[in-house]
Amino acid sequence: MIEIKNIEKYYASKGVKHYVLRHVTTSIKKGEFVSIMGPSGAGKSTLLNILGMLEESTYGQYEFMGEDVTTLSERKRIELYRNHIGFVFQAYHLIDEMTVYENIEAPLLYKKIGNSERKSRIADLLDRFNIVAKKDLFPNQLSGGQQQLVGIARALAAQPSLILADEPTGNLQSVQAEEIMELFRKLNKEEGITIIQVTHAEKNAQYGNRILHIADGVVKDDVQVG
Ligand SMILES: Nc1ncnc2c1ncn2[C@@H]1O[C@H](COP(=O)(O)OP(=O)(O)OP(=O)(O)O)[C@@H](O)[C@H]1O
Repeated sequence: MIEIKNIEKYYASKGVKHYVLRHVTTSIKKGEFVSIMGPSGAGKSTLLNILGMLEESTYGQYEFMGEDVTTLSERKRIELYRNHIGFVFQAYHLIDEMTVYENIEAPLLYKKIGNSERKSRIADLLDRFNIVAKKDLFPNQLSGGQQQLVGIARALAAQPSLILADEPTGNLQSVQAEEIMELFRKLNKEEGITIIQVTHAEKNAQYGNRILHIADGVVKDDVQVG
């Protein structure tokens, strides 16, 4: 699904290059559940954002589902993202002025999914995540765990084959965090959705099948777990 070769990313300031990622080469197969771990500032979020096409690398090759991402037009890249990727953020990134229902609906409107199909997908997600009663509430009327469920429901609405999650449980209590990780395990095992998460918690990484350790922008270790 993902092939990256020699990915490099730096920021130049006053003529000096500050490297965030160096020579990152790896491949991720469909159906994997990968955790990216490493110290603060190691380049984890940068790597995830590059994989999610939210950022570009300075050098290197990136092939996503057979498409060469680095040479794609902006329009094609957005299309590829919308068709295949769901992003889940630590701080949820829900739209405050929209209800739960409208937040989940937003990516379906971008994708121009018809009215009845939209209604049925949203009803299904609300039901599955046990948040039917919350559908007309606004994000600030929900607990953190409930907001993250909405964030995941929104990411799943477009039926992605890949979920990218940046510290998805970073703002949650441990019970809520476990619920979210169980949900990820289920999506991966039962629906075959590929998952790549950034996490600081070893416990969260154990839900997946592989851990990529990054330090100073370099992949130090790539281990299978479970
Ligand atoms: N726009 C930017 N300009 C300059 N430096 C940046 C920019 N964005 C990120 N960096 C630097 O890139 C490095 C890696 O950042 P990144 O967010 O990928 O780390 P991380 O491993 O996810 O850290 P954390 O666990 O703290 O979230 C950091 O040193 C950061 O300061």
